[in-house]
Amino acid sequence: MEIIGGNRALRGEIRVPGDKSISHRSIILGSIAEGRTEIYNFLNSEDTIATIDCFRKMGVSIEVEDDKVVVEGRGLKGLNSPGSILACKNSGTTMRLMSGILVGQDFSTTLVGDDSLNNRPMNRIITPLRKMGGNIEGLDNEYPPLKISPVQKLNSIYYEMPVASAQVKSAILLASLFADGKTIVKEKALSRDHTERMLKTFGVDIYKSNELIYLNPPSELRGRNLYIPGDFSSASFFIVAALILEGSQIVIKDVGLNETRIGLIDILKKMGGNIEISNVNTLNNEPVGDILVKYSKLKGIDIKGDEIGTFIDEVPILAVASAFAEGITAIRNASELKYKESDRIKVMTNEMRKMGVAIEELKDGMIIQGNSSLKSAKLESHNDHRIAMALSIAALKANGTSYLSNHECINISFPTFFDILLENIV
Ligand SMILES: O=C(O)C1=C[C@@H](OP(=O)(O)O)[C@@H](O)[C@H](O)C1
Ligand SMILES: C=C(OP(=O)(O)O)C(=O)O
Repeated sequence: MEIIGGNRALRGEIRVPGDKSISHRSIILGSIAEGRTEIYNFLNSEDTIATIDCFRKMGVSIEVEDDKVVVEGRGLKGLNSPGSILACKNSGTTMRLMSGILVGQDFSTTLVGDDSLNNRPMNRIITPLRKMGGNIEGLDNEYPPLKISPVQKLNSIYYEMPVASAQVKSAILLASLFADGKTIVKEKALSRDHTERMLKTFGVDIYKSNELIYLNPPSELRGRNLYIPGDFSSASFFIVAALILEGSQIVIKDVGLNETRIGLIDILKKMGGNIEISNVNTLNNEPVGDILVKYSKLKGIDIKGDEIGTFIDEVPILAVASAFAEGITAIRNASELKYKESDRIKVMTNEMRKMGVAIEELKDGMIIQGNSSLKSAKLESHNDHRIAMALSIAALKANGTSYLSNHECINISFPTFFDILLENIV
């Protein structure tokens, strides 16, 4: 796809589709609840459809009409054997969270991914789920396919997480719904807490105290209606675009503002970004509000520490913002980026270099020299949706027309990305 650079600006009021993490969780919890769950502003994308297809294969009736989804829950133990493999496609969230549910079922399942997911680490969930008594095996104890077989019972655990990962935390919490007592999870660092919030919304006794998360297994979850906020990770591409494109001003309406997700706002504000939040409400236990962003002169920043978990998916677009900041930006403690849909450290380093950015790859991050003037280039998404979108925004600032191959992977999380961009770019 061609992307024309030059003197462009972003102006207008936009909405981004529903949050991907919350959309996955709404299908998972709706499927194991008693009764009907109606979901509004659902993200209809390849990743969330993978989750829907898996639960449909296990006998759950799920009707999708645009962004409204109706799930007829089958209860904690009411899923059927899928009969054949469950295809998680490109979605780590689908595979890791669903494993937590499947170790508690009375039938065997095999979970497979696409080429990217089949190379992502699974030992991080295999270890705690086995500690709970689950029967789960991976290739070399590490990679998909995952084979899960029924067990007599699951036991509760106290687990100190060795990695900061919401998917691992969620797999344990979901398995603990089927365990014989109170499970306690200690997080290594703060990670997104949508599972905890939604379990509470479905009536589960779950609470946090002094860095520990406690869950008492329920006898049932009750179906309910959910409204999904706009995806902050999708909004982040437009936030950065507005900051770096001179003359820009945009408002993004009804975006999820959960503090475990919006670390990028703090970072960009420290870099000098003009960002204002307003109209904050709480919907189904999740904060939602509007974000106003104006073009700003940014300055480089040194980023390290545990809070990286609150903007891990936004590092590719943060790297783009850094290329236009005055001075040097260093991003460290981000080694988790190597285990995403692509090695996002290596890929961003190589692709931004093609545009002339002075950028150095570190083992756990990157160092970016700012004030760059970008040249147009032949860019490659590596079939990673967040790389495709980050590079598209960077290409808008280049001195000519860039070419991005394999841009279709944006359908994984944000199928309307280019439509919204084209409607609001001047
Ligand atoms: O729980 C989730 O919905 C997610 C957790 C994060 O992954 P990790 O748990 O591997 O950090 C994030 O990168 C991913 O996009 C979605
Ligand atoms: C890492 C991501 O998702 P997942 O782990 O679900 O594939 C992402 O959306 O950036």
